[in-house]
Amino acid sequence: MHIFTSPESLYNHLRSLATADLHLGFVPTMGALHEGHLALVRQSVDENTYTVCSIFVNPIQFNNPDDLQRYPRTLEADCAMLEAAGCDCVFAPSAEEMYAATPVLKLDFGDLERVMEGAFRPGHFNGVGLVVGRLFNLVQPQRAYFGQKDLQQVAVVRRLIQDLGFPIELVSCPTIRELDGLALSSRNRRLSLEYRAMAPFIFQMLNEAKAKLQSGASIDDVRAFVKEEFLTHPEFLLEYFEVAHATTLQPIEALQPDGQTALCVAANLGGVRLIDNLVF
Ligand SMILES: Nc1ncnc2c1ncn2[C@@H]1O[C@H](COP(=O)(O)OP(=O)(O)OP(=O)(O)O)[C@@H](O)[C@H]1O
Ligand SMILES: CC(C)(CO)[C@@H](O)C(=O)[O-]
Ligand code: BAL
Repeated sequence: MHIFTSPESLYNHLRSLATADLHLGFVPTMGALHEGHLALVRQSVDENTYTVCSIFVNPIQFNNPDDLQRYPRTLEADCAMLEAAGCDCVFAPSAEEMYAATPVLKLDFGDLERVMEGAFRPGHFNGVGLVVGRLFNLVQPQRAYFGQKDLQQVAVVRRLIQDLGFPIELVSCPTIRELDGLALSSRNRRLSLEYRAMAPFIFQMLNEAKAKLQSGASIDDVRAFVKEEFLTHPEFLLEYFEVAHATTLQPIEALQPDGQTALCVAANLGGVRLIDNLVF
């Protein structure tokens, strides 16, 4: 497995591989890898002839400096896991290597970023869009793999690909969960044992909300129900619970056909921000 830190060396290496039957799959991550990331890598390895994974804790997508500083960094273990999963190449630049100068370009994803993650993390999707665009230019993959756990990010990247005309197929992969339902996330490792035991409540709430909607409860009643339930669990600070369209991410007032209803939640538990969603 090749490991690069400089954008130029990655670019030169990948271009030197170019042949008609090279199919490049790309998995962008911020490291501290877990089985959720590895599922994306394995899918890319299955579907492509060469897989690149990037590991970069992108400072410009963090609105909260404390969150950035405490973001887990485990590069050595990450590389061992990637090698075992069949990844061919890792790109792990420093912030200086990625950004010789702080970008002044601003990306605005319109309505897509006025809700949920975009509303609660101002500037977040500008930072995601800029780094993903830059990584796409360096790697030039045929396919890029993203997790459905970050549903709004999938929609933002879909729009980035469309608006900038990247010839890249976006592959959205299902959320991998612990046995108790908690969505795998790098931030989970910051939960104390006590908070870790409470965390599956988030997925339970999503399932209860889905069951109520499917048995005919109104969306307003379900929104109110979930908010009340979180108030009775004061360890959680609920940021948002939304019933939204799974592609536009805009709030909806009726269940959508074709599996396009999304329940999305973000909550803070013991100082750790967790997000999750269910699409049906
Ligand atoms: N449980 C999961 N199942 C499937 N994909 C996942 C899962 N967790 C993360 N991913 C995907 O992996 C890619 C990299 O995500 P990232 O490195 O931010 O990991 P993360 O675990 O989501 O970390 P955090 O949420 O703490 O930032 C993203 O496309 C993300 O959606
Ligand atoms: C896509 C991404 C790697 C961009 O920094 C990040 O937002 C993530 O890990 O989901
Ligand atoms: N998983 C999305 C990246 C972030 O939380 O900044």
